[in-house]
Amino acid sequence: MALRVRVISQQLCPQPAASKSLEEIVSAALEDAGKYTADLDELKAGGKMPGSTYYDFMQATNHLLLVTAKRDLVPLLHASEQEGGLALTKVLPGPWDEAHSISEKAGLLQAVQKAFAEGSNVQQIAAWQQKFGKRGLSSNLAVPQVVNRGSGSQIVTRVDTRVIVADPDDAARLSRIHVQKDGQFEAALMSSVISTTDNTEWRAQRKHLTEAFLPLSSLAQIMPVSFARAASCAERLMSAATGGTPVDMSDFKLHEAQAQLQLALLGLPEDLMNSVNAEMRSAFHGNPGSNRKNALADAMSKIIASLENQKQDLTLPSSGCPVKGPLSKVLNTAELPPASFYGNLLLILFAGHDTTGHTMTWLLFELARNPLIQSSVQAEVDDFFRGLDGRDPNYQDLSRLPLLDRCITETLRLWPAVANGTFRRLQFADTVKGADGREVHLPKGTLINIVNWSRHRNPEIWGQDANDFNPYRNFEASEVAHVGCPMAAVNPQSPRFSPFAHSPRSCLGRNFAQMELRVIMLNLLRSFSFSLAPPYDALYSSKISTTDLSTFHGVNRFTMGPLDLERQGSTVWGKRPLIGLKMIITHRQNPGGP
Ligand code: HEM
Repeated sequence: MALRVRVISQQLCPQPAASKSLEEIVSAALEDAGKYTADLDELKAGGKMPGSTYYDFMQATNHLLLVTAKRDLVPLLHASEQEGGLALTKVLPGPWDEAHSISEKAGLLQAVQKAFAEGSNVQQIAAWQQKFGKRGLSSNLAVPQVVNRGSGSQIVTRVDTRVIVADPDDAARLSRIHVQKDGQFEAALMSSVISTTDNTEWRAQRKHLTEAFLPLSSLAQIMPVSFARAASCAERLMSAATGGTPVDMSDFKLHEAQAQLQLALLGLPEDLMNSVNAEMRSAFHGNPGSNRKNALADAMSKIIASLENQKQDLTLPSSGCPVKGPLSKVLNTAELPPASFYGNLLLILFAGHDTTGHTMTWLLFELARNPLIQSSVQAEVDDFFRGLDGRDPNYQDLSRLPLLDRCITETLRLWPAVANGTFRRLQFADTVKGADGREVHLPKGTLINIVNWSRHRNPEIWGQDANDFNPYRNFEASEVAHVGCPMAAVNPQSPRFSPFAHSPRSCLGRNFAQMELRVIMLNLLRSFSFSLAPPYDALYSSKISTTDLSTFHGVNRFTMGPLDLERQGSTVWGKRPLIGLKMIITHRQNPGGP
């Protein structure tokens, strides 16, 4: 680790940052790296909760470690060549076709790391599919990368080839059969349900956590908490938008998704949620200027203390009384090793809000760009509330929103919050389609990435309007969710569409996400109309590309949010885009009126 930090700094940052010398930056990063590694080792060995998280650590080191220096990559490349780690580049197309010298190969490894760090890896893949593949966005590619497995001092870093799977039939088949994860999330999330590479451990964790997310017996019971929060968030938006002030709806939606998670699903007190919400999200996103050291780890300790305090009050459907904080209850009773408990809590605090927050922001973005569709959804929302005759909706009522269902489905297609899809390791030898469509053999252990982005935007499978927001498109029945119905637990999916990944290792929180999305959107669309504020108003009629980063695009760092057109971060290896979306909010004076 020490060598890596030093060399990156020397090669990528010949000029030290203005306020600190290069040596100071490197020595601070080294100190943080050492502490973080020791913390994780202590967690695994003795159960002590760490003083920092992966996100705190990344922020403290200004994302320095995300791009490796060329001279450190060369020995990794040689080792990989000897072990056969690059063999698949000979049988599948990809950028390696043009990399001949060792320096060009190391340059490509850096380009992949930089795209991950900037949040543009899925656009990079789509551009490479079009350049090197013969089957457009259906092309499967071979892309060598620097990969990690393990956590703390056990972390192993090597160069290996990841097969990018974009052919719809290959994607569905491989993700359904090969449920084993590839290990790259372990560095941040330890042995949590999303990251564990041990399939038996995954099944046991998943089985235990599932009860919290059962639609009719758990979620329907916490919907009143969810609805009350959504109703109060409309008031919060009203005051933020007073006098026509533009509101950053990305920040607003992320805040509300975090509030829903903490209040409804975790059953935490509102004052705790209010005190940690903004700072936690800032650490997750690595926003500059808000870097109180280890802010996220501090918030986690407060949350853990609160879970401990209210242990007796938390309930599940199987408790036989009204459900309260079901996700906290399953976390508390899972009897997980401390590293899995910590990993799951961190995972839930991140994935449990960021995904849903971004999905709502993208939906508002598209409704603003398509005012006729916005009016039609508002009409449906007005009818919905009229039908309730003054009472609050219950979970089953959510089944009566067919256009909102389609708008959410279309948003999950066009702007998949988890644009990366899923990263797996083949449990036995299998095949994918090669450049000419014929099957190519992949050995056991091959790393695969089943990407959502290019499959969801592939014109050959969605039609020529694949890049447009069209909720009226011809979805297959299996692609639209059945929220509020007995079929609510079924994962919306098809070979061409997998916003929550394909079953069985699909999103555990999707039913909660689907409920809160509707509950929040109902309250906001009932009271307000949304349009784009400057400078986003330039995007009203612009086409949005799947590959071109010179125009407005999504920023994908585990989850994909909208590019902030006004702010960006700066790091040792270059500019680091941030997330944001300003909108003008207009109060609807007479919703549903004549
Ligand atoms: C629109 C919102 C959401 C989307 C699009 C989404 C998408 C996904 C995707 C694609 C995966 C698979 C990732 C991978 O294999 O690496 C996943 C896994 C997961 N998600 Fe979500 N998610 C959403 C909301 C949520 C929420 C609200 C929660 C929790 C409250 C949650 C918890 C999880 C968990 C625990 C897993 C791991 C499941 C496993 O490996 O068995 N997600 N999600």
